Amino acid sequence: MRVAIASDHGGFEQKQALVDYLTNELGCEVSDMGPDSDASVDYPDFAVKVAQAVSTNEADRGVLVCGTGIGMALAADKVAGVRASSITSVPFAELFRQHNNGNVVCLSGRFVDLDLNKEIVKTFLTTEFEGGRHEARVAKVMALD
Ligand SMILES: O=C(CO)[C@H](O)[C@H](O)[C@H](O)COP(=O)(O)O
Repeated sequence: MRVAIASDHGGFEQKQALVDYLTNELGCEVSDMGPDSDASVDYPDFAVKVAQAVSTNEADRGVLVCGTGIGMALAADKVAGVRASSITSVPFAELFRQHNNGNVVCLSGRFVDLDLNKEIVKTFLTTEFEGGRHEARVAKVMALD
């Protein structure tokens, strides 16, 4: 699976660890879209890179990490074709895929520990969309783009 990932300074340390996890433990083809240091940056500048990679099908899924995950989700979800959400638990990661066909997961680097974020990412990448009754609902969401 092709995964695009980025962060701001609040998520930089976990982003670095998640690049390694995605590459070496989950076997993903990872595009690290920055930043390259923990210097202060503005999260929309990095959210849009990952969102556009997913929107243009350069990546199958996106992972974003900021302090809370909230700002990244707000920004990424503005890009057409993107279904982004802040996710802080494994059950929500599962439902985000099963019901919402989410394609960009936004993580908290300050309030959720790395081990839980790894489990969230793994669940996000391995859970299928259920379709069925959720198809029309997701289509109605996408019609709002
Ligand atoms: O976007 C966010 C909140 O929705 C992120 O948590 C940011 O990382 C945070 O706002 C950055 O805050 P800082 O005080 O500039 O480090």
